[in-house]
Amino acid sequence: MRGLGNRTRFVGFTVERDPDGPLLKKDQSPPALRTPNGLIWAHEIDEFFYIPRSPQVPNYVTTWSRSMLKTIGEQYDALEQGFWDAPLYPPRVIRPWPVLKLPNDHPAQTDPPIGAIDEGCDHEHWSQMMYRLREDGYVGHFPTLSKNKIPRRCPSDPSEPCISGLRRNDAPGDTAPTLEGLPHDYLWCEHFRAQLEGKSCDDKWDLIEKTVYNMAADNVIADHIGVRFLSQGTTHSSASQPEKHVDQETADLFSTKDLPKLEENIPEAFLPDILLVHDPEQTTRHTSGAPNEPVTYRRVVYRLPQSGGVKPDENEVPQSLTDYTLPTKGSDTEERVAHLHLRKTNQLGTGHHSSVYRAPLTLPPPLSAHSPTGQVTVAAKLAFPHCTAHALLHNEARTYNAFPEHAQLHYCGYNVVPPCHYQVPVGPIVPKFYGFYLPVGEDGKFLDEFALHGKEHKTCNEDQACRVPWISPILLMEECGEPVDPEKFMDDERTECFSLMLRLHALKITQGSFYVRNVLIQPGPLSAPPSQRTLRIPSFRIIDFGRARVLAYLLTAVKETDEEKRKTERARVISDRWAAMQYEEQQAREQFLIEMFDF
Ligand SMILES: Nc1ncnc2c1ncn2[C@@H]1O[C@H](COP(=O)(O)OP(=O)(O)OP(=O)(O)O)[C@@H](O)[C@H]1O
Repeated sequence: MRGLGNRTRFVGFTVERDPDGPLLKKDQSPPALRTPNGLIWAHEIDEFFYIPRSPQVPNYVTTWSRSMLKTIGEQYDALEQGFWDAPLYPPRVIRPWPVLKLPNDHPAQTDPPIGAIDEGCDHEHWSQMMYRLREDGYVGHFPTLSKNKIPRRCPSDPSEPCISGLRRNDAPGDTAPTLEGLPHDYLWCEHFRAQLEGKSCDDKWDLIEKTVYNMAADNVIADHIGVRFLSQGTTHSSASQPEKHVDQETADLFSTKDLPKLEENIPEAFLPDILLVHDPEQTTRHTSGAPNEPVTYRRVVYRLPQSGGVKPDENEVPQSLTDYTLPTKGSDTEERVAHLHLRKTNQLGTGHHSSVYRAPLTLPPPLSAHSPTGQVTVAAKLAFPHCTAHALLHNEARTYNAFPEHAQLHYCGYNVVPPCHYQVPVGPIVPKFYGFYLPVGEDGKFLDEFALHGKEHKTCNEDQACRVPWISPILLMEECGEPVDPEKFMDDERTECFSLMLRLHALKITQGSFYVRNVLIQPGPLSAPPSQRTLRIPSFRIIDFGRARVLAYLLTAVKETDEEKRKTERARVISDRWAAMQYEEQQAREQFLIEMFDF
């Protein structure tokens, strides 16, 4: 029996095997329900168990999840009847408390819609659930919630399963008959209509009634064509106060007071193309003559290895503008412009190469936020005026490009991340990334001195960096709290922090400076409004990817044309990375006080 210390998350039982059951081979574990990171996943702690690999060797056990057991069938029905009475849910993304807002009828509105509050798994796993939006206004300290609910969208891609059943009644040609003389708000999608087809009249109404009931929305009327919501409005009570708005002309746009920090993704359609940086204190080291005029920056995206844009270079640092590219644009060619206000006293932290500022960001309209000025705050990272500091910030931007989306999202339920034995929440590994921006001149061309002169500093190292007069690039990301103090950790938290590094390594990425100062903690859960969060439900992130290495990039940089030499070189790169991961794992154990066994 393992000593459980002060753990609340552990595997509590062993499933008995059918004596004639198969051998459960290590390299053939069933896919079952998994998070996009590919790891074993279950919705609840008690949906993990030990299972003997061989029915004949009961002590040789491995950890499995409920959905894995279902794939082999053994014992499953008995456990489902007596023990696991909740349905077998798939993993879903938990959304942070919304601060962004966008008109509901905007063509770039997302699904779930911007402003939709995460109502927890009891509600959100229902297929016909309705999203409740955050409104402008407060009752006491609590934001008002809209009574208006928005149904999930039926996917436009036919290969995706339809889980909603409704689509908005606004497509061209939607001239549906009315419901009690009023137009439908939403029409049943074709998938739902197909389900109604061929049913008797009574069965049709049963299905419609059940579906409307599952929406858990008030005052809905429905027929076989669609639904209409009768009472529209918000939960404004007599005590409700409208959200404070101040005039942008008179407001102090550099002040972070009363601004919410951004924790949601900025939807692709609103990621800024142009960032107008208000920097009167010349924090970026711009030399523009008019201190009150903003400096123009443009967002760039590092090319991924497949596109062949990554230059082979032993420093793994881009050396030319050909390494990055402008973001691909949709059919609308209008540039999306955002404003960033930098003030030195808003510093969040400083390292050996950069300073990070809490900076108010005005989003490209009509995207805005629930705040007095419509601004949010983000963490803006700027390089020191040293050649290697610039190289590190560029490398960090390129590393952010390599992270899959799931590394920045929170999923419900738990993973088991080998070699850790214990279950861990599936929080994001890294902060959300809001883009990498380079300064441009009046002629619209990049003022990218690093691209022009970086090569001259190829042999410089961190201890002997040259001072350079270059304007700093700006990396925007989510602000994620304070450095952790592992001495104060519960065992669950120790394992959780360690698992973040293991999940990073599973992406074949090393962080390169794995110290306590580079893991941040903040109160959670982030799905709750900030006033209701607690450090008892912490949210962790790994930061600082200046020295990170991405295996996919390193492999693309292998230049050998001779097949044999190429193979040898690739093998060398892989083995070198494997050693780096072992080293980093050891370093993380020391930093997080992780024991050799039982973690
Ligand atoms: N996303 C963030 N949220 C909140 N604070 C942050 C964030 N990123 C960085 N910081 C703060 O800024 C400090 C410096 O950041 P970082 O460690 O990335 O800088 P660096 O100069 O690249 O580091 P190094 O000293 O390792 O070279 C951090 O220690 C932390 O206090």
